[in-house]
This record gives sequence, C-alpha cells and structure tokens, in this order.
Amino acid sequence: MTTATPAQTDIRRGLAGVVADTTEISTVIQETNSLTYRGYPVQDLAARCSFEEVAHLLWHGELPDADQLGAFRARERALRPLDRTTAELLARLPETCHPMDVLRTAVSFFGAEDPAEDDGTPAANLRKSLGLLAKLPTVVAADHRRRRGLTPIQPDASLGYAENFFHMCFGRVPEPEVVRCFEISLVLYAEHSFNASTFTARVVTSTLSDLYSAVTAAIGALKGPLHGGANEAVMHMLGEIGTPERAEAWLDEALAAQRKIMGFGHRVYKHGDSRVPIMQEATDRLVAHADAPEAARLAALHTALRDAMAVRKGIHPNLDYPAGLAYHLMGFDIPTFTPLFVMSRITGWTAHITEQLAHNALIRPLGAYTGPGQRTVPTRP
Ligand SMILES: CC(=O)SCCNC(=O)CCNC(=O)[C@H](O)C(C)(C)COP(=O)(O)OP(=O)(O)OC[C@H]1O[C@@H](n2cnc3c(N)ncnc32)[C@H](O)[C@@H]1OP(=O)(O)O
Ligand SMILES: O=C([O-])CC(=O)C(=O)O
Repeated sequence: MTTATPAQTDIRRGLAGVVADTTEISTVIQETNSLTYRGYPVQDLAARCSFEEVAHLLWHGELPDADQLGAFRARERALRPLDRTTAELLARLPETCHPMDVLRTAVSFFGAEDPAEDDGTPAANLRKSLGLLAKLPTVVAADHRRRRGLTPIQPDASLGYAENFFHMCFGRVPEPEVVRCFEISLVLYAEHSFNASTFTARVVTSTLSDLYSAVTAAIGALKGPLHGGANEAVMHMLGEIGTPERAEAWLDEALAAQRKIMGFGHRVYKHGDSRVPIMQEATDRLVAHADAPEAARLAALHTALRDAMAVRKGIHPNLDYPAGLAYHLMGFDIPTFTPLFVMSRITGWTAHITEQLAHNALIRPLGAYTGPGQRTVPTRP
C-alpha cells in the first residue's frame, strides 16, 4: 500500500475554503451576506421568534406549533435546577479561572453523571441537548454571582428562558427592551455552519465519542479570542481606548503594531457579517433605553472605531462587536460574555452532532510533512 504524501501546493491552511461535508442546518451565503437556519432568514427569526422556537427549529427542522412549543418550554423549565453535587463542585473551582473553564468543567461533569447506555441514539442526544440548554444558564448565573460574592438564585419555572436568566443573575427581570435585545443576541448566536467550535464538535463526534465530550471540546474552541472570546476582547479594547476622540490614534498604533482588532473581520463574510445590522439596531435601542452619558459615550466610541476601521482597512465588524457592547450595557461582567454565547450556540452544536452521527465519516485530514528526512537513531554509549 502506498501512503498519500500531499503536495504543499494542496494545503489549505486553516482549511480556508474547504468544503468538509454537507449540512441541512444553516447556510452562510457570502455573496449576499445572508444566513438562513433551516431555510429561514435569521433576520426574520430574530424579529419574530423566541429563542426556544429557534432551538426547536434547529433540532427538529421545523418551527414548533403551539402545542409543541408548550411541551418544549415545560421540559426546558423542569430541567433548569442543578443537583447539589454539581453546584458544590462548581462552587469549589478557583475564582481565578475563566467562566468558560467553569462551563467546560460543568459539561464534562454532566457527562460523567449521565448513564452511558443510551449513548448516541437520536432520542438520547435530544434529551442531553435539552438538559444542557436548560442547565447551562443556571451554571453561568451562579458563577456570575459567585464572582460578585453573592449566593445563587434558583431558577423560576414561571419565567421564559431569557427572563429566567436575568432573574438568576440579578434577582430581577429588566424592562422588556433589555430582555428582547438579549433574546435577539441568542437567536443570532445560535448557529453558523462549520465555524471552528461546531467543527470541533463534529470532529469529536466523528470518532463516535459522546455528546458531552463533543460539547466540552466545542466550549474550549469557542473560548479563544479569534472565535467567541472576541466578544469579551471587544469590551476590553473599548476600555483601553477610553474615549471616542482617541479611537483613530489608538487604531493607527494598534495596526502599526500588527494587532488584530477584536470584533472585526470574518473567515466567511468579507463584506460584513449578515447578523451585525440587526444586532447593532438592537444595541442602539439599548443605548437609547439606558439614557445615560456613559452608555452614549461608549456608543460613540464604538461607532468611531468601526468607522475608522472601515476607512483604514475596509474590514467590517462581526457579530461579537455589537454583542460585546450590548452585554456590557445589560449589566453582565465581561468574563461572562463568551459563556452567554455558549448558552445560545449549544443549540447549533448539538444539531450538528446529531447530523454528523446520522451520516458519519471519521474526520481525519492529512498533513504535508516538512520535518527532517528519515534518519538513524544514534546509538548511546
Ligand atoms: C463569532 C465569531 O467567532 S466571529 C470572529 C471573531 N473574532 C475576532 O473578532 C478576532 C479578530 N478577527 C480576526 O482575527 C480575523 O478576522 C478572523 C480570525 C476572524 C478571520 O481570519 P481569516 O479569515 O483567517 O483572515 P486573515 O486573518 O487571513 O485576514 C485577512 C487579512 O485581513 C486582516 N485582518 C483580518 N481581520 C483583522 C482584524 N480584526 N484586525 C486587523 N486586521 C485584520 C489580516 O491581518 C489579513 O491581512 P493581510 O492580508 O495584510 O495579512
Ligand atoms: O463562522 C465563523 O467562523 C465564526 C462565527 O461567526 C460564528 O461561529 O458565529
């Protein structure tokens, strides 16, 4: 048998432009800057649907009717509480670790606690996916409070997904404008085809490993600042720049130092991210609603940097740019921003895990070797 030795000219670093498989879940159309989930434009879903409806769509292929939505909501609400062992384990993690580490540990622990007999069947994976959708907000909220020196607030089954999350974080549900903006961000973050974290989940699944292992790995992939971690980096960057007047000079210095400007650029969209206009509008409404000089100053800085980046580099914001500012204005602490992304993307990841299993092929690319030629191991005296 001969071994395939790929020529270096065949290499697509970062798998850029490589089509790895088919998918029925979503499509990003670069030419028109559009994105659809199961055929529906994401803008329409964000305008007309709750996050729970979108989760149902991603998992089942169709939007739920009233009965299906009622049943879905009832099951999600019942699964929200954490058991005592999980709560105690998470409370023991050092506060110096990132909240994404807490979430990654939580999912890994859920996997260790869940019996393995039914692994891999579509019904079992749906049950696990719903459990994660319901429990991840409880983990994120408890950790958010712990870092503020506060005790956890139990989930409230009378509240919707987004409202309950605010209740568990802050002990109150904010005005509908704020909840709606959060829900829009959840809908927009839910799914984006073969992005790095989803692809990670598919790679793990392709070995016939379990759903919790795939999600744990996906959380690790999302944490990085070139992917989901960028929504936190955006807010750190705005803090570093400080005022709108400093935006241009700061940008020139950062570009001269070859820094990547966080929240800008995208592997697939080269003329702007399809999700940004709707998230930006929602963020603008939040700024108007806040009616505070600090919010207006941050919004002006945000706009100044966006405009300067367009002039200097012709590179446009991605979803993390408006979402980072929106999450700050909603009152979340910066290290919690990427966990909020996880709470949403759990739907897309698990839809892809199910799809991968339905038509599985082990994902295993080749590498073009560039190390030393074959040589003899020296004989040691
Ligand atoms: C939800 C999400 O995950 S969206 C992505 C979130 N990530 C970020 O916001 C991090 C900042 N952005 C980036 O690092 C990149 O744009 C990525 C990683 C998202 C996409 O990268 P790639 O598709 O690999 O594009 P690549 O890095 O090759 O960029 C192409 C060119 O644009 C430049 N560029 C792209 N993004 C940026 C940026 N944010 N700041 C400065 N320059 C940039 C690159 O330097 C490169 O220039 P060159 O051709 O002169 O070398
Ligand atoms: O598609 C990507 O590469 C990154 C992204 O925007 C996402 O995962 O939402």
